[in-house]
Amino acid sequence: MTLLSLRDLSVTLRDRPVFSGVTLDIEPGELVGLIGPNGAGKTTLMRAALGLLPHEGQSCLAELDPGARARAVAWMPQMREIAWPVTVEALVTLGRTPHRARALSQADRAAVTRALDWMDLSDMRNRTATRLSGGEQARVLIARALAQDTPLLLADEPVSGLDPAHQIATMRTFGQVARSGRAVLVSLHDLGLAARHCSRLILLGQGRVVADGPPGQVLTPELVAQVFGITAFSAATEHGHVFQPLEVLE
Ligand SMILES: Nc1ncnc2c1ncn2[C@@H]1O[C@H](COP(=O)(O)OP(=O)(O)OP(=O)(O)O)[C@@H](O)[C@H]1O
Repeated sequence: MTLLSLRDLSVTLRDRPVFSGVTLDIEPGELVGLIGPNGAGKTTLMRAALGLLPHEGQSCLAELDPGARARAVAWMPQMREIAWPVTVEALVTLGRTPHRARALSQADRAAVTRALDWMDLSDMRNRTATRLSGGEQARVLIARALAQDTPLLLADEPVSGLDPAHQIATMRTFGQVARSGRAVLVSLHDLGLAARHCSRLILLGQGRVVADGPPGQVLTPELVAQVFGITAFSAATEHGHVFQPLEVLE
């Protein structure tokens, strides 16, 4: 069952086309990295796919009513403001809102506990979320999205601001979520993490999808030079695909 289907999706903001003609499907089992330079349209593409922005073309998610959409997809936006001084556990429990009746069920509690464990937050469950560091708050918001326990997770730069251990652990968690028969679409600036952990990369640039495929086919020297204006070391290794940006092209 296809979890995200976009057909000829285009977005124009203030008379300026951001991207056009995006057609793609995301299937269970995929951890997909959405990459591209600043302003390429990654956030706009995810928001349009969710039906949060006016667009042309079709997104299967945008067509759902809000309740069905909240059970089909979890969304972690780039803005990470936590407004209320609630506990970490209370905030993560909000992820269960689309599923729960008045009282928390055992399944709700299990999903919250699993999400807290996944994001290494079990020891912080009683801390006040607004008093955590920026990276810790990001992990709480990822945990809230994971607790929603949806077939598809969309996350906009979820690992920026996390320390290396938590970046790797979060990407591994996303991989685990995907392998459990769900799918994750995550925008990333760290091409090393994208290359190493994603099963597929979608490269946005110049108002369109420039490439879509396994990391080794997308992060080629030609495409990396054309879209990012850099050179890089790129190799398939026993640790997966290793990618390290090297120089800015003149
Ligand atoms: N509300 C808006 N009105 C007009 N233009 C907008 C609006 N929101 C975004 N844009 C423009 O759309 C383009 C794509 O922005 P978007 O935030 O989707 O890029 P991005 O790839 O996510 O960038 P970044 O990597 O910097 O987060 C940018 O040129 C941006 O200025």
